Amino acid sequence: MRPDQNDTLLRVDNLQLHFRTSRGVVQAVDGVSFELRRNEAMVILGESGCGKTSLARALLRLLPRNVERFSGSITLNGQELMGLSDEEFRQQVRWLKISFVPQAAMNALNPVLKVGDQVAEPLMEHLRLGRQEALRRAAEAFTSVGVPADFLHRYAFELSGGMRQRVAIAMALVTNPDLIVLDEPTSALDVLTQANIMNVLKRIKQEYTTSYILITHDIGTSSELADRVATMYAGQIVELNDAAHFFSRPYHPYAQGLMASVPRLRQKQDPVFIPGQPPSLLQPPAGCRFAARCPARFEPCDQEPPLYEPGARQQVKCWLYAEERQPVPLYATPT
Ligand SMILES: Nc1ncnc2c1ncn2[C@@H]1O[C@H](COP(=O)(O)OP(=O)(O)OP(=O)(O)O)[C@@H](O)[C@H]1O
Repeated sequence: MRPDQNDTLLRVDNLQLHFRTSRGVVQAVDGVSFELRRNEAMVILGESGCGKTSLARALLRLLPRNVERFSGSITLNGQELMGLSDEEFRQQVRWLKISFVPQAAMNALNPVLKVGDQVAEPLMEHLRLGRQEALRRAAEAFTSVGVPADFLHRYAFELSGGMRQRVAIAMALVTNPDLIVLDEPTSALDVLTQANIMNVLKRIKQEYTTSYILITHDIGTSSELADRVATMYAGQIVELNDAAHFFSRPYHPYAQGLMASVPRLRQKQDPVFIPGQPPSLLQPPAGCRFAARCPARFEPCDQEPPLYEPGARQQVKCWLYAEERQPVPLYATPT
């Protein structure tokens, strides 16, 4: 039976992840809140360095040693995860309930272990399955991501990049987790293989009740999978929207700039590029963090904007929407 679509799986509230460095504290994730329903795919978009990977690592609690602050609330199926000790989190949550396909996962496979054994490992370690049963389940996971089952007995170097990436996805899928977080799953692959991997993810989404968080720079490919889109800028989510609205008429000036920067086949005008750079996360500006680059900047932007809710399940962190309920178009619509 398909799950209730209104069923909230994950709720993140005021999540902060700050790092200590010799130059000061980097506020990589700074007050992020969102909800994800069961079987929903949320894409996280944003420029390099805006905190996407740090957000993923915070959800998986894969934290470096130089954490200055890790706070807020993360509930999964109603259970507060922040209250768990690291050991409890490792035993009860990571891989079993939330699994991860890290950046360049295909290069992270162990070169001296057969890929089948690597995919079977989380089952033996976390579910205490015997090797034969774990390998049987690994073979099933291989089939669902389009890797022939006899590849179980191969080593990573014997597989193409696309096949290795599928193996990394099989590893995340094999424990049948509630949520899979994928960080740039197609970034190092050629376009055809990228499309194949996206098709695998779409098919898995139809067949399983898994939810996804997909981190990407690739707006085009992500549009095929996304139900929701979160746009991150300088450590914060500046827009949360459902995919259909986001890809046709985004709200936030930064989100509009990102969309206008995507080259289109029959577009007459040049794609837009957003001048300037994101601010340093060592001392982000006090007001709107996008203000210095924003074509719609006006007086209130010196103050931090609140999150406005122009529609159901829509949030935008921009003063333009203090009264406005419709997206205020700032760039020419591509024709
Ligand atoms: N362990 C760390 N110590 C100090 N600073 C860090 C650490 N990890 C990340 N950062 C900093 O945190 C900020 C956010 O980085 P993050 O990798 O999360 O961004 P991103 O949006 O995922 O970028 P990309 O798309 O390039 O992967 C950056 O300024 C980065 O330099």
